Amino acid sequence: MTLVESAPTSAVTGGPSLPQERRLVTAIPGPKSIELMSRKTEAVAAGVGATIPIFTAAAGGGVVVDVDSNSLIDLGSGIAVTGVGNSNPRVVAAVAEQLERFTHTCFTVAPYDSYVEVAEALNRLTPGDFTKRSALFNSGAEAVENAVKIARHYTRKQAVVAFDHAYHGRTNLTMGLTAKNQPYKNGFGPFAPEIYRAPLSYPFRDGGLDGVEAAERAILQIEKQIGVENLAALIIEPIQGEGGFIVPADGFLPTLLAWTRANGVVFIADEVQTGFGRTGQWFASDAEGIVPDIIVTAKGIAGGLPLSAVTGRAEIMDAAQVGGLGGTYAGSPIACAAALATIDAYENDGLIERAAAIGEVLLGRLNELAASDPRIGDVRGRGAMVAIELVDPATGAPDAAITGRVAGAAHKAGVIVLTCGTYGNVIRFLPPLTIGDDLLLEGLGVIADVLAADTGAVAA
Ligand SMILES: Cc1ncc(COP(=O)(O)O)c(CNCCCC(=O)O)c1O
Repeated sequence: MTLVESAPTSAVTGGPSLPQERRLVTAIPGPKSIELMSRKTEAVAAGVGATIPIFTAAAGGGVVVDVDSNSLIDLGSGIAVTGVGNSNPRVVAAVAEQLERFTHTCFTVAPYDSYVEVAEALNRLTPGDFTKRSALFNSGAEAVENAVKIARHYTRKQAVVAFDHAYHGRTNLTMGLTAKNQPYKNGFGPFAPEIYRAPLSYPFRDGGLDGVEAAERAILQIEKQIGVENLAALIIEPIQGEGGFIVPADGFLPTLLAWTRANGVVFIADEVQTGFGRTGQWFASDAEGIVPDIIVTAKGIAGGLPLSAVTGRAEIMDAAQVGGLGGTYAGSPIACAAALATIDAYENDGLIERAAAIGEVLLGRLNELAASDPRIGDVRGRGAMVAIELVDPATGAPDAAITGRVAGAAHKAGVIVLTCGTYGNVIRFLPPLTIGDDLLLEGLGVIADVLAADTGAVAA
């Protein structure tokens, strides 16, 4: 792509008013990003990485503008967070108003209505027509930790089973629940006890098992290696995120759920990445026809502000003693204001329907590519959560090398795209639900061009 004349020099503000274009004024990264990156190296712990070496000046709609005035197509949404768009006007207005009133009291010290309103909304919107309760936290991992605390307290049992390829966070317990060693777990042990792993339904790689067969395989292993009498909870992502956007075969989740119901095991759906419209429904559980006992949400919940939630059956959620749940910033008033505005946007701006429409565009275009490129072994996902798994055409083996090259070349061409997968060979597409079709298709066109240009030779 040729460089264009520099962008407007006025202060760049975010939101949908940003020019919705891919615009390269400098190479990626530009000089200001390079300078900031050297400062980052000197000031920030090395373990805090950066997928794309640019520094952000503004974002909105379907673009991120960097400090060198490059405008990049955003197919990452800050890892499935800014579904309603960066600096969504509803969110900006609600947060500004809250900031003027008060910034923090600690809900477990001096409560405030917005926390209750968020809980009421979550209880209404999540699957299940039974009485529910919610508790709010800051991060997805913190919510997962508390979902497990609650399930253990309710069942008086300790064991928890997670699945192959799972990702649940970076805290000690959630690292234990997470499957992939590098970069998430290596060197950070020992991990919490009483965490076990079961095989997942991975249709592209598990040899044609249908959903029921895959579930029965997992259940047998759980019964023989853990024992139902010890098992407090089963936690699973309805569509795995960091593990590679793995959509289980039909029947897998309902079979697991039925088994948990019959055996006094709490079924926890981790919808941190799949929740809040991302898959074209409010929650991925909806499409799977399952009603979890507990659902964990975060990411898309508050338009980019840090908020997470545990929502579940009242009898389970109320099991913990008073004072057993909380945290200084848990359900902060700023994040709750953002969440109420975000939920308003989902409900009134057609964004969930938009996610489903984006899914049609993504699946259509990526399946077109796959039809003529055997390096694309699988195209999968739902709504604005779709991925391609890249393989060696001769053997079907995961190909992490081409995955890295394609993502890197896309970044340099002005498209923010993320990879994932246990084998590092999945390119995922997580656009903001506010992206236009033209920009989305332009971003996919860049991926197509980069794939076509990749001859396997590693650039010198
Ligand atoms: C299903 C699922 N559960 C839990 C989490 C954890 O959510 P936190 O808000 O990052 O703690 C995630 C976060 N996924 C992206 C993390 C990326 C990174 O840390 O580099 C998730 O996807």
